[in-house]
Amino acid sequence: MALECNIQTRSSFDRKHYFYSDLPAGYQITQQYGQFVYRSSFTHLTITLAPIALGGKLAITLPNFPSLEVRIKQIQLEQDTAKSTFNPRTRTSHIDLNRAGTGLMEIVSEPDLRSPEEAGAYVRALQAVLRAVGASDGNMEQGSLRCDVNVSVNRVGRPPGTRCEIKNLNSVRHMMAAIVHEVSRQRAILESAPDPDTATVPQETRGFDEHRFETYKLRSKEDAPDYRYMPDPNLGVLVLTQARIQAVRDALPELPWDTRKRLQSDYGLSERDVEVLLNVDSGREVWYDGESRSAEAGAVAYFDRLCAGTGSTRRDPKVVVNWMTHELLGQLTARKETFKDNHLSVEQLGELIDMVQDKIITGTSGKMLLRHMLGHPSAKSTKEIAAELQLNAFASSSPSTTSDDSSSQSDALRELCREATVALPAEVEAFTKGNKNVLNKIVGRVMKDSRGRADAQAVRVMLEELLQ
Ligand SMILES: Nc1ncnc2c1ncn2[C@@H]1O[C@H](COP(=O)(O)OP(=O)(O)OP(=O)(O)O)[C@@H](O)[C@H]1O
Repeated sequence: MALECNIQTRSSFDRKHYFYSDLPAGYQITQQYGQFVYRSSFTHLTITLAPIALGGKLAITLPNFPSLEVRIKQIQLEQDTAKSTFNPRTRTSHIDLNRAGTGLMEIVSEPDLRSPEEAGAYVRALQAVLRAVGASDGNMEQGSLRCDVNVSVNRVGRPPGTRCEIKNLNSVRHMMAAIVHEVSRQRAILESAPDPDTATVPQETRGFDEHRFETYKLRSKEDAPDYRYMPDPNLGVLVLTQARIQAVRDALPELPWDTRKRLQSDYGLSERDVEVLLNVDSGREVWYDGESRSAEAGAVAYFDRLCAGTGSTRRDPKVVVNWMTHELLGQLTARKETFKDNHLSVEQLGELIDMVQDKIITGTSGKMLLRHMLGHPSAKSTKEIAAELQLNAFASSSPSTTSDDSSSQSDALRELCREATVALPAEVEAFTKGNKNVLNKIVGRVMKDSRGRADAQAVRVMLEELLQ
């Protein structure tokens, strides 16, 4: 539905046979053949059944190019195969059967893509849609999203050439590299032929060597197995009622192109920040249960709630996006985690942002606090945790105008400044002789001693006062 396909109310399953170590049953259940033949002594009935969805489209955008619409030919349900990895050193294959037999959705596009860049943009756009609807976490490294790419070359104005299919690409980067290599390989074949005008590229299925960044032949068309398709005798026709289809349609979440527009117009975010937010793998799972849908919050919803703030005070979207993309995502990546692993509630991160904005803690302390909170999950409020860690910033205002608490903090900061001047006599002397740059070193010392709790500007002013 998100790809605007025609959902088929009746679809059926076939068996595709081949013998290979990644397929323990010797056949794969798929939806390609699409024909159901019923024979009895009285009837010979052939019903043509389709895969679960036919004909759709997905718009993609590339910087400085008009948007391009890629047609979707069909979407079929099938069984996944095992994962095989070849170790060239020991010349052995390892077969991981864990995913063999689990459900897989294959999305087949029409040949509408003209460059590696367009193919990359298409996969990224598809990934965003799949994540938005909760169909997949879209993680290519872990294999939850993989692609096969068909490449052909032709002379300008001539029909498309013979295609070669490159199987099982597990990153956008590898897919783009595979296309680049394949185009030059096919061009070389055509250009070196005695009669380039009539020459053709042999149709092949190829693999991609991740170390050499080259494609290699797996099999030619002649070696293509005879799949001996037959309707799966154990599985009936998959019937979807109009009511069910409508219920799912009504429950469709906001789709990436709408989210993109909303984030830009409502919050004024830059294109880059929008892309980062949209591409966060939030591991959201959506379950369609009759007519109701429950979804765990994704990164965009988390951002929306952070911006909404508490009560009537909204938070500045630019400040929020900075904390989310640079600090939160950055620190999660440093911990080798993703947004899925984030256990900080919107309230906790929101409070942290507010504390930094209100200068209750310094930015440096805020980052430290975030790191601590990610490493020590707790249901406590951020204020409580900051107090436990004694992270509250030293107040820097003059004692006469502030409360007792902040005046004692201000005294503590003054004390730290005094200690630094005692510890760095040479620098103090240089400063009094007119070397103003040396003040940075004394400020640095105070910042270090305060464990990031002091505001650098306030320290500078206080030191200047002290040294005059
Ligand atoms: N001349 C061409 N050049 C490049 N791509 C093409 C060309 N003709 C068809 N394609 C693309 O090739 C793909 C064929 O996919 P399809 O799954 O139907 O074939 P298949 O070889 O049976 O695949 P599989 O073995 O993975 O099931 C489609 O995505 C289609 O757009």
